[in-house]
Order: sequence, then structure tokens, then C-alpha cells
Amino acid sequence: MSVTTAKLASMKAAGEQIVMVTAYDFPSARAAEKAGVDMVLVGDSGANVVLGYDTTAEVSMDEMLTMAAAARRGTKTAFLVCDVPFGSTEVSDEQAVETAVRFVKEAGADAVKLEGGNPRRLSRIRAIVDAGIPVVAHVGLTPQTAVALGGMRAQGRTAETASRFVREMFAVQEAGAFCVVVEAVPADVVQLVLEHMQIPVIGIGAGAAHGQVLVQHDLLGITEGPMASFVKSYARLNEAFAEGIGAYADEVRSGVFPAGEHCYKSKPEALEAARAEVNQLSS
Ligand SMILES: Nc1nc(=O)c2c([nH]1)NC[C@@H]1CN(c3ccc(C(=O)N[C@@H](CCC(=O)O)C(=O)O)cc3)CN21
Ligand SMILES: CC(C)C(=O)C(=O)O
Ligand SMILES: [Mg+2]
Repeated sequence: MSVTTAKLASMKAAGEQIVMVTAYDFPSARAAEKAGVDMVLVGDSGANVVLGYDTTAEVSMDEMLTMAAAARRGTKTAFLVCDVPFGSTEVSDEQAVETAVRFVKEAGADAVKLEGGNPRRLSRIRAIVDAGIPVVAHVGLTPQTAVALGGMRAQGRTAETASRFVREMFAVQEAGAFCVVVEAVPADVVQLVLEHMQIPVIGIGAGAAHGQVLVQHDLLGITEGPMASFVKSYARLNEAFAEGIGAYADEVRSGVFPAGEHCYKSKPEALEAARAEVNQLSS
């Protein structure tokens, strides 16, 4: 049975935690599906962890659509949410609807996720919801516009940003988002609004909420370098990758690989014909 917005709402009502993880290609989506997560997010964090860009703002529409379509092929039952890339919804409500429609038609998305909760962003949420596409809102730290927030910094630690966070939480719900992701906000500030939310709140660096999301490559230990303090790693795949490739390199260099079982066998007449050809050409 596929996960639906109704199922997610009923999980919230029943107090069951909603589990979300990112995926960016076929194998990472398959892994998420096999693990039985409820929601898969094709995050624009793929810009960083898969494509190697410095910021999420750099990823293109085509790159996001390619990652999203691959993730869809890898997950049939989880609810698939796609981040819309920076620049693809900023111009107008019409542009935002066109972008959301492309994720549904070309990638098979179940919903799109939009960063921000200022009045202009609320208009975009309303327009997409009016077009019949479910929207996940994203408030708190919004990496696409982190420059305007003063960098990759937690939000809601000052009176001004805490008030803005609360206003935006109520506003995105009112605008029609069926779910909201909260990133990098102090847990006690999040707790204050949690009981007033009719829609599921998914946290990342936001303490306990109705569910959690993490970047798959962070939790599996694939991401290199410093990570946000809210990340917990459950595996060290980076080491496993390097060990596996290192063992292969050692065996190639020592002649252990390829062994007999990795080689094709010829028929006697094929070997004979090849030998005759070699004799003729080398004489
Ligand atoms: N791999 C990956 N995982 C993520 O979770 C992630 C990305 N990429 N890319 C986009 C954003 C960036 N993320 C971040 C980064 C830093 C903080 C953070 O806690 N910053 C410090 C300040 C650090 C500074 O000033 O340099 C803070 O205390 O606010 C939070 C979220 C989360 N997102
Ligand atoms: C961290 C989550 C919420 C996200 O937006 C992403 O992975 O791009
Ligand atoms: Mg994102």
C-alpha cells in the first residue's frame, strides 16, 4: 500500500512518528524503501552530497528532475517529496505551478517542498495547492536563501527570528501546506507551536516533532567533512567504500584479480582459429 497524505495525517493523529530520509538516485531510494521509511525526500542537498556543489542554490531544474525520476524508479510505496530548486518558483505563482507540475509529470513526485514562509512564498504555496499538488513547507533555516539569513545558522535563537518562525508556522499551515519541515530551530521554541499545528511537523535539528528527516548520506557516513551538530551517523559507508575499492586496487596490482572464475572460456575451434590468425599476422 502506497503512503498517502491521509495516511501521514492519521499517523500524526495517532502519535506515530513519521520517518523521512533523503534519496537522490535509484539505489538510495531502494535502500530507503527497503528500510520501510514513510517519506522519501529528493532534497536539493543532493547538490552537496551527490553533485559536489558548495551550496544548494546552484543545483539546476534538470539536475533535480533527473535525481527525482531516478528516486521514483527506486521507490514505489513511500511518499515521494521533491525539493524545488532555487530560482524555479521565485519569479511568479505561474512559474511555481509550472515547476511543480514538471516534478509530478516528469519525475512522478507525490508532492513538492518549498522553502520559506514570507507572504510571497505563501502565495506560491497557495497557487501550487490550488493546482492540485500537495505542498510540504520548509521553515527555520532555509539553505537556498541562507545568505539573507546571515549564513547557515540556526533560526529562532533571537527574539526576532523566534517570532518570525512562529508566524511562518501558522502561515504555511493556513496557506494549505499538508506538512512542514522545520530545520535548525531550538527544540523548546518548536515545542511551543507543535500542539497548535494541525499538519505533521517533520524536524531536522528541531528536537522531537511528529517525525524526523535526515540526509541519507550524512546518516550513512558517506558525507565528508564537518556536518551540522544535529546529524547522527549510523554507519561509516565512506570507510567501507574506500576499503572495497582499495582491496580491488591491491588485487589488480598483485595479479590476484581477475582469477579464472572471472574469465570467459573459449571453444577449442575458436582458440584454434585465433591461433591461426595470430600466426598469419605475426609472420
Ligand atoms: N549534507 C548536508 N546535510 C545537511 O543537513 C544540510 C546540507 N548538506 N546542506 C544544506 C543544509 C546546511 N545545513 C546546516 C549547516 C549548519 C548548521 C549549523 O548548525 N550552523 C551553526 C553555525 C555555523 C557557523 O556559523 O559557521 C549554528 O550554530 O547555527 C545547520 C544546518 C543543513 N543542511
Ligand atoms: C534537509 C532536508 C530537509 C532538505 O531540505 C534537503 O535535504 O535538501
Ligand atoms: Mg532542501
